[in-house]
Amino acid sequence: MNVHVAPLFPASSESGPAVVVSNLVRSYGRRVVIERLNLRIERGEFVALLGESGCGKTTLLRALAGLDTIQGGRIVAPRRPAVVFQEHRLLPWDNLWRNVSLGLQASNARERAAEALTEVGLGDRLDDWPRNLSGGQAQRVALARALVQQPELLLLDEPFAALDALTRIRMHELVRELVANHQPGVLLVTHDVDEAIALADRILVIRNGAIAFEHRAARDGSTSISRAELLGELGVTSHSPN
Ligand SMILES: Nc1ncnc2c1ncn2[C@@H]1O[C@H](COP(=O)(O)OP(=O)(O)OP(=O)(O)O)[C@@H](O)[C@H]1O
Repeated sequence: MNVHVAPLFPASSESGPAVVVSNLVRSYGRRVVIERLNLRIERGEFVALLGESGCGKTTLLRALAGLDTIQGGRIVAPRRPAVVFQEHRLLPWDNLWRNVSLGLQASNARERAAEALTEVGLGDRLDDWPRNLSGGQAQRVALARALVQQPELLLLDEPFAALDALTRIRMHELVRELVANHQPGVLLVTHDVDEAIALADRILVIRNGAIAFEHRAARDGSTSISRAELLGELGVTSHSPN
């Protein structure tokens, strides 16, 4: 069974779901990893997904991306999601604008790649090569490659995990800005509770194949969940004051 991309809601709509998942089942042989999972992400909504190692976060993300078959349930998305992985996955033999516009069937591909690269702060590097980029810059290009598709759903699989702390903070600012400007629904898989608290409108924890905990940030952008509370949900006892 594959992801069902159905035109149930118009792709150009300003609001409405970026994806609706019902009763999703994903197993490897007899091992059920995702068990009747339900999830809805609105356009413009930033959702962070946490859970202990091996709980099925990447499995869920890959199913949403249409990269894997599923054994049950439905995934309805208005358009094909864009994905950014922990590794940039840029093609070393293509320059940056070609990497970004890969898969774009448009006569103005270079122009659109230029716009996307400018948005991530690399507008002067169109003809440069992946090998000349730092880790943070390469992830910026990966973000540009995702955004140029104008996705309704942006899937981020630990995209900042391999970056140093300062670069990670800069990337958080950039992603927040890009999401505010383009309003895709976002699902961010992360191990970093601080990252989840800093970025997400909604934080989910997966346990035993389903969503076991959900926290919505307050509308004014503040959050009522503490680091310790969230770590507690992940089964970690924290001794830090907050
Ligand atoms: N191709 C596969 N074949 C068999 N089992 C798999 C396969 N991919 C993942 N699994 C199993 O499915 C479970 C969930 O894996 P998944 O990678 O989704 O976890 P995760 O929550 O993303 O983990 P981590 O946080 O360590 O990245 C694990 O037990 C894993 O061993």
